[in-house]
Amino acid sequence: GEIKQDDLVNIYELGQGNGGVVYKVRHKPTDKIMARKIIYLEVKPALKTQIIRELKVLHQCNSPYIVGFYGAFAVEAQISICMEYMDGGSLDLILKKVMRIPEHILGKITVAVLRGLSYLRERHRIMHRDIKPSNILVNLQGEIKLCDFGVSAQLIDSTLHTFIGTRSYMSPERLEGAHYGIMSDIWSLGLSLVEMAVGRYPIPPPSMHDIDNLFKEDPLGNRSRPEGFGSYKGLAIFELMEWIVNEAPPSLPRSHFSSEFCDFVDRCLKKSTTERADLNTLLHHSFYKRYETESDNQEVSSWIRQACGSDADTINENNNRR
Ligand SMILES: Nc1ncnc2c1ncn2[C@@H]1O[C@H](COP(=O)(O)OP(=O)(O)OP(=O)(O)O)[C@@H](O)[C@H]1O
Ligand SMILES: NCCNc1nnc(-c2ccc(F)c(F)c2Nc2ccc(I)cc2F)o1
Ligand SMILES: [Mg+2]
Repeated sequence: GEIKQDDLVNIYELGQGNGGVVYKVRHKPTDKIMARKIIYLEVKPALKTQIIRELKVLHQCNSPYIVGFYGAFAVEAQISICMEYMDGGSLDLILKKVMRIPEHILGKITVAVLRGLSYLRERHRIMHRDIKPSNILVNLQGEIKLCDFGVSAQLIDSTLHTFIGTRSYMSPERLEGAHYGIMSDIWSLGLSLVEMAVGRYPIPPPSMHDIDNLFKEDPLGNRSRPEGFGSYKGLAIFELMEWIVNEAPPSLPRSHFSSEFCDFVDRCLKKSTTERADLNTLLHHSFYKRYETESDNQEVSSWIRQACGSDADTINENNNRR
């Protein structure tokens, strides 16, 4: 049945984005744990009804690579989207904890994102529009799923002016205001992979010196951050957009990554959409092929658990104990 606000009990806040906040909640009638995203929206009632109707399409979005959907409702100026709770969190949070994500895990992430994008395009004729580490979620079973994709045209339209949107994952053509489509998601995937591989937002591209610093394990082998890591002064958002449009795209250093991985991100980060690889080309790329065979999630599961630290085990024990 429909999810109603009064049936939800807040457990704690999972995080804030721009324009939204997400809570871990319990749905009393079913005792199910869910993630509840609240988006604040001052729109006419007719538009709210349209948004809720369009969000119901999420009931048909069923794929191992797409976060599950339980229901959506509107109360006053809030749109609530109740979805599957992913107990490993999003990749931006994981990245903060582990500094860098190893290539073999990024291979599994690539398989999941490409399969999720293919599913959305083949079965629902939509692109994602907001591929970035915070919209790729994982759980302790080792599953990797996409969320926050533009399933409702009216919700996209109603939030265009409010959500500044993290324009920093947007493709050059989208930043220039040109027409854009699935190829823009491919750029965002490429940029996200470089960020997760190197351990920092890759524009302006890290120099070889920066790379050596980022990869220098200190003699004790513990993962303390190199000096100056946290204090990296990013460019202002406009300078960033200018850089993306005018300068050469970032790439991976061949000194630390396989040639297949380097080539894969180079094909995603072509500034011209005619040169950029499309979804089908990437589904035949050797980097994707290397990881698409492994079916079990065990490798990712154990990596996520160690990344979340021992608390992951306690989380799971607690869940099992409940
Ligand atoms: N289904 C979910 N399960 C677990 N955690 C989630 C879920 N959805 C979102 N989160 C967490 O909530 C945080 C906030 O999500 P939200 O989508 O509002 O912002 P964002 O993606 O980080 O940034 P932006 O608002 O710019 O898109 C995310 O960083 C993520 O860690
Ligand atoms: N801090 C908020 C910033 N960004 C954002 N978060 N969710 C969306 C979103 C946009 C359009 C749309 F149609 C959705 F269904 C959206 N949400 C959505 C889509 C699929 C699932 I599964 C879950 C969702 F919340 O935009
Ligand atoms: Mg998000």
